[in-house]
Amino acid sequence: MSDLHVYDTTLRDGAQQEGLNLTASDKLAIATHLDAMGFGFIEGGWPSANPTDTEFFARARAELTLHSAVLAAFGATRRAGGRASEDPQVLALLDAQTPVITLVAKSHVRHVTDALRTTLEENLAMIQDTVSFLAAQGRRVFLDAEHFFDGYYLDRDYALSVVRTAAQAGAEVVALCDTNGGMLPHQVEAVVADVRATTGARLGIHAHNDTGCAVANSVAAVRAGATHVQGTVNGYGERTGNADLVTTAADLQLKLGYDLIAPEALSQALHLSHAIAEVTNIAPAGRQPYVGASAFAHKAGLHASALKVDPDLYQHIDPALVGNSMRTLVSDMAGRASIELKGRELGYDLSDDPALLARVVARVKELEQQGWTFDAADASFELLLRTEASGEILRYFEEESWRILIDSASGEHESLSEATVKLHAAGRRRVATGEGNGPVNALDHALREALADAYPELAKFELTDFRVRILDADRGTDATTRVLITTSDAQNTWTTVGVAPNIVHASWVALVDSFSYGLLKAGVEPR
Ligand SMILES: CC(=O)SCCNC(=O)CCNC(=O)[C@H](O)C(C)(C)COP(=O)(O)OP(=O)(O)OC[C@H]1O[C@@H](n2cnc3c(N)ncnc32)[C@H](O)[C@@H]1OP(=O)(O)O
Ligand SMILES: CC(=O)C(=O)O
Repeated sequence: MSDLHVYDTTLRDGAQQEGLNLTASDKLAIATHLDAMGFGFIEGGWPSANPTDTEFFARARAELTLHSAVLAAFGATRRAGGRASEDPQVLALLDAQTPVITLVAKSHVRHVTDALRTTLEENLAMIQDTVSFLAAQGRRVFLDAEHFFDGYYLDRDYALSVVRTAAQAGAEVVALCDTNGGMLPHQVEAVVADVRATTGARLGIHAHNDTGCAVANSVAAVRAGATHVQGTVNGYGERTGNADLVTTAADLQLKLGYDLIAPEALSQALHLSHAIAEVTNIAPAGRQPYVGASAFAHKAGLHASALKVDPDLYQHIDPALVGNSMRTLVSDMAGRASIELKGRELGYDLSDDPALLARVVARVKELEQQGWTFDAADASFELLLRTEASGEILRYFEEESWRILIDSASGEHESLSEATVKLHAAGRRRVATGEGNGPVNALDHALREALADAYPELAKFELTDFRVRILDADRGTDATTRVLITTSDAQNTWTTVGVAPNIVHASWVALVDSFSYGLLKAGVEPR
């Protein structure tokens, strides 16, 4: 393993993200995931700043077993004019009983004089006193030099004196912080190289993403000699976030050859990102580098035709290295190769049927022109593929008719709907009604009721998402509507699409596809 530190601050700076709130139990769960990933340091929070963080450190001592990571407590240097040994906030850092304490300190002259309202000398004394006091208590001390880059450009000598003071007082690492996130990679690289050459201190980087360069700035700092990289999983953090540590670590390991994380752990990167997103309750970003659902999804036909020969031709790495996988998207940009690859993904070998491939391409393009979208609805695509391959539509029932009644007397907030469906299945005609808090809900209930004894498997299906898009909105009430329905059973989730001028009709089409696909995958034959 390399001596480059990977320092995670998801639980501290990540938690500074708008809308992200973690309980102490959430923090313990996230810490366990971070440890499994093999990150070297986990910053748990600021003891004494709030009851949750105080509870986290108390419970971490009793409940958290870390296998490779070291826990860090975060806090500030002592207050101006006092003594570190008597400062309650500094003493609370000791009480957290972590092997590492990371102190934030001012390194920008205006922050010292205007925000802290003290002298430049006293700020250095606060750093010297706090670092040496904590080091003397046997703690490893890291120092986050806040606003370092802006401070360096305003007054280089003072910024450097902060680094020297901290290092001489016993700070093992001085992390240079781009607190306002305004730097670009060439600036970070130049400043880190200068500070490294001038002070000889062990340097770290803490980058925010306000210029969209947090990861690039972190990589630039490492190239210039920083040996400690801070960040957060999924780039959570104040304003536009911090450097995404999953991306940063993957870049450093897979592109620059640092031996940071065991390959087996790196191959769990997608799992880590999603497991933590589950705890934070923030939907994973589909276009996140390396681990996003779209990171290795290919839409263009020409890409697919090359990928069919060799995936390396359109992918920067093997997705398996980070636990991701290649996907082919079917749309009006697909060609025969896209359909062949998608077929392979779905378990169909279409390689020896060029006529079928051409037919499916033509059908997809025709339907997409009418408003269908298959890249978001794999299940409907698979049904289409089967229809084109067999020449027969898979039907679990014969539709006779359906109709909807909306009860206008049911009040403003509960538009109760009633649906009646008439169909033939398992050898007999069925008529069923269902009620729901909207027409689609009512149709869903009526269809299930009509098919309940013919297909008891339907009881396991649950509609989990319903999305509507008006496609040519400029046509007003005459517009075409597209509906996407996502359905789950205990094992799988699938999405189907329906398009029609009428939202209820579009929903019916997507609903019927959803039931057909689910039954097909459950191995049920039409009855
Ligand atoms: C760049 C970063 O993101 S660093 C991390 C920042 N994180 C947080 O602020 C989250 C946790 N913070 C908190 O819960 C609270 O702000 C606390 C508990 C730390 C302090 O709360 P309060 O005592 O009510 O003070 P408040 O938040 O208004 O101001 C912070 C005080 O710390 C002082 N301070 C700021 N930076 C430092 C520093 N590096 N060293 C010493 N004191 C500092 C400020 O000057 C201010 O002092 P004042 O009360 O004399 O004006
Ligand atoms: C320390 C920190 O979080 C920052 O400077 O952004």
